[in-house]
Amino acid sequence: MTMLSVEGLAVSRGGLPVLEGLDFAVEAGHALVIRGPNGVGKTTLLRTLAGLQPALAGSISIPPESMAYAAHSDGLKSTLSVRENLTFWASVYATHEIEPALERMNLRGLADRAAMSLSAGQKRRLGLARLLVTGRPVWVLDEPTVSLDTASVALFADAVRTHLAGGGTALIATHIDLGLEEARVLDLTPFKAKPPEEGGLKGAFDEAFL
Ligand SMILES: Nc1ncnc2c1ncn2[C@@H]1O[C@H](COP(=O)(O)OP(=O)(O)OP(=O)(O)O)[C@@H](O)[C@H]1O
Repeated sequence: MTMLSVEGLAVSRGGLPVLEGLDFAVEAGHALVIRGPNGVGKTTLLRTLAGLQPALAGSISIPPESMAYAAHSDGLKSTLSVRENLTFWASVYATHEIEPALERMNLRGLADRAAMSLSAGQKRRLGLARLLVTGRPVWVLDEPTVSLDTASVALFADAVRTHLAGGGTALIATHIDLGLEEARVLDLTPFKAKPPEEGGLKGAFDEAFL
């Protein structure tokens, strides 16, 4: 069953096209790993899919409300504890169970610590635990393993596997191999928007890619 499909999608940054002509579909139970060199447009694509910025052209088959987006700034409330953060998100998403998320991301021992006192990797684990309480079927993840140690990467990969086994889907921009058998790789390099041949936009275009 196709869970997400994208047709003729073009995305932009700073008003200029970054990627164009994107067509792909992701089935329930499968993941799509988004690859490409720095600056190619991975973050821009994921932000567009998650509804944080408008597409320049094309269509996305499901609404942002079906997706849970996680990026570098995870929207953590710094003065709230780990448990309070998850309880807050569980109420926002009208789900209840935070204990499995605490367990899955190895956060039980940190449950009463304020989010601001966590290390970078621990904050990242809390951000990923948030995904688990959203109850949303499509995870859209921008470099989810940054700051994670090997053990935490393995915990994260397991959480993704469980999500996929439950019929979910994940789109993941990452430079590392997560060892996910259910994942297909999409390299964005061929979809780079062509720079304008000439004219006033050219200078602005070059500037946007510096
Ligand atoms: N605020 C901005 N205004 C204009 N252009 C921007 C802005 N932010 C980023 N860009 C440009 O948009 C392009 C796409 O950036 P994006 O962050 O999507 O790339 P990325 O593939 O996620 O890169 P990385 O692997 O380094 O995270 C880049 O060339 C970048 O320089």
